[in-house]
Amino acid sequence: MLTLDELTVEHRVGPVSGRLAAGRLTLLVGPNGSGKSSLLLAAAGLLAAEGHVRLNGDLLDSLALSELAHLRAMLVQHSVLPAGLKGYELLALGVHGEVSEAACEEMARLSDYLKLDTLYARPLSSLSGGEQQRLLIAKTLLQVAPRLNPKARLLLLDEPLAGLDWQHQLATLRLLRHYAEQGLTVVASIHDINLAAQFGDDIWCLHRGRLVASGGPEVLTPELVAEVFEVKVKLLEQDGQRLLLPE
Ligand SMILES: Nc1ncnc2c1ncn2[C@@H]1O[C@H](COP(=O)(O)OP(=O)(O)OP(=O)(O)O)[C@@H](O)[C@H]1O
Repeated sequence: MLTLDELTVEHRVGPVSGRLAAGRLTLLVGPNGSGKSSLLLAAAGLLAAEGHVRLNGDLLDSLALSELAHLRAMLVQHSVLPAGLKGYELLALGVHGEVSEAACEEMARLSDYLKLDTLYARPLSSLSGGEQQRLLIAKTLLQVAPRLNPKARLLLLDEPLAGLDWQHQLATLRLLRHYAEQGLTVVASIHDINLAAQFGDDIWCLHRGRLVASGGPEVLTPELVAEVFEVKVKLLEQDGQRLLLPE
């Protein structure tokens, strides 16, 4: 459980208060500049903020950096890749300690989902943007894979779907659900409202740094989208699925 208490990043976010539950995938939506990255960075302890962030009751500030590194992982937007590394070397950076047999099995599982096999031996500088992003997602997930790291509690991802084709967007969202089902608190920002509604257990919607809606996917109403995104949409419902289409 991640608890935010009056979290404020000056001129960027807040105050925002709320709880992000363990075992659930929370998808964070909001227009450009609404504060999603700032909130995620502050929640990871990577950006100075006012207020309090608690992870399972412990204040983030009170945790040693080495402990924090085991408790949470974050995929940041526009990651700078270490020059000269190959795909498998980047992945290995996500493993705490020795690359064990269990770590190889988890890598193989991630590789199946994200189709990484052909990327392992290639220098990162030779990979496309989407290929690099798939490796970065896998590295971040490895850091908090519950099978490898029993201390892991929190997975934060800033726009993990950026640059991914449809197949890999869906594979990534399925992986995030899978990690949440294993007990982690998983929070990711996303721009596709319909994918957010389909995959999110919970939705948080930010607007001008404030949390303006939170709850199940049904909070994403045409009225909210019109107000926050300034886009007129209509709601189609079929077989229990909701689809918001631009008018
Ligand atoms: N380093 C910074 N210094 C000052 N202001 C910043 C900084 N980074 C972002 N901002 C501002 O803070 C606000 C929130 O930015 P943030 O990147 O958190 O939004 P976002 O919702 O993630 O946007 P996007 O969807 O475009 O990635 C914006 O107004 C932005 O211009």
